[in-house]
Amino acid sequence: MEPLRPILFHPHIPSIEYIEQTLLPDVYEVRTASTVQDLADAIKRLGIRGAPALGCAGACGVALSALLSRDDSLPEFLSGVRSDVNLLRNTRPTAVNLFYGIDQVLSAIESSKSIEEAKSHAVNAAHEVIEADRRTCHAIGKTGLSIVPEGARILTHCNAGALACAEWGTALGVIRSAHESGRNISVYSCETRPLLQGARLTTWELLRDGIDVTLITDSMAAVLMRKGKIDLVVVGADRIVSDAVFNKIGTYMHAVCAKAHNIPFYIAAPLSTFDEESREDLVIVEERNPEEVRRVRNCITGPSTVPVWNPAFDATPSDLISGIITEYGIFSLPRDLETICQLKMGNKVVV
Ligand SMILES: CSC[C@H]1O[C@H](OP(=O)(O)O)[C@H](O)[C@@H]1O
Repeated sequence: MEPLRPILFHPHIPSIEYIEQTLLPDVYEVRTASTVQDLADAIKRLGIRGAPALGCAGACGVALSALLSRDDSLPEFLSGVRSDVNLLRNTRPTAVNLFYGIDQVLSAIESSKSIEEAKSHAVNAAHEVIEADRRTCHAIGKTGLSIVPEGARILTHCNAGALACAEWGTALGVIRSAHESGRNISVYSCETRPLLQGARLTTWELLRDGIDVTLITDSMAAVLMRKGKIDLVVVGADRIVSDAVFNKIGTYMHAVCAKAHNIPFYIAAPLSTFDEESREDLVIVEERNPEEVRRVRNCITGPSTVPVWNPAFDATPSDLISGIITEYGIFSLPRDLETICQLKMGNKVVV
């Protein structure tokens, strides 16, 4: 089976090709972003989504802006790219990878001596962000094997799969690696109201890979835990700060239930999702359009005039988390904060 890659960068056109995720599972459509505005629109509607995939999109967006620039002086070129890229910065505030991807490419072009050199550095840096995420997701999958017992019944929430990354996935990367190693695992995918990433995307990905998956509503998770039907919870992350992990709304609920039933609760995420200098109370949690709760596609699920609260993420405090599975090893917060800082600075650390 071809690896699932939700975002591809074509510098020679230039354009960014992506799977339009709002249409899955029933419609598989590949679309093209030819401008930074096209890309920003796709991110806002979750056509492109998932923290690492947002990092890839941000990186490609900076490179696209550079390639499309018609400025003929280097200072104007650089300032034009920076202002263009603010369109991307203002799309979704919580997933730190978006800003990581943007900054990786911006820093690659800052020291360029010419516009041509800047364009070449931008393309190379964008490709490296994507390639690095591919390597990282497979490494996370491998690291995660140590916490997946034979025959594990794994609960996951939202979609932290290939569709949320350059390929393979983080939480689903652990699940894929366990499946490939013959661990005979099965998965319960929570639908993840209101946008149903679990129902629409995770089930689609796992069925495509022949992995045993059962779809449940978010409210069914607790009783499955109480019945002893769940051995492990593994989910993704959008931003990991010193005292908490931000992930799709509903994650905290599962973490509390897992604790109450003594079920291990793991986060799977790359080091690029850590924002270790920050803390829970400093993070902006994206609040989305109320219509997303009042209707699902053309099905009305609430009165058009009912007030709605629609935060896209919640925070799970570190004490509810058994471990954070990364490409370098499994960490716990706040104990391993210094190790994570050293690794992010590129220092060699014995993990
Ligand atoms: C591999 S991280 C995926 C992460 O991103 C999702 O959010 P969204 O669908 O709003 O982009 C969700 O929080 C997943 O855990």
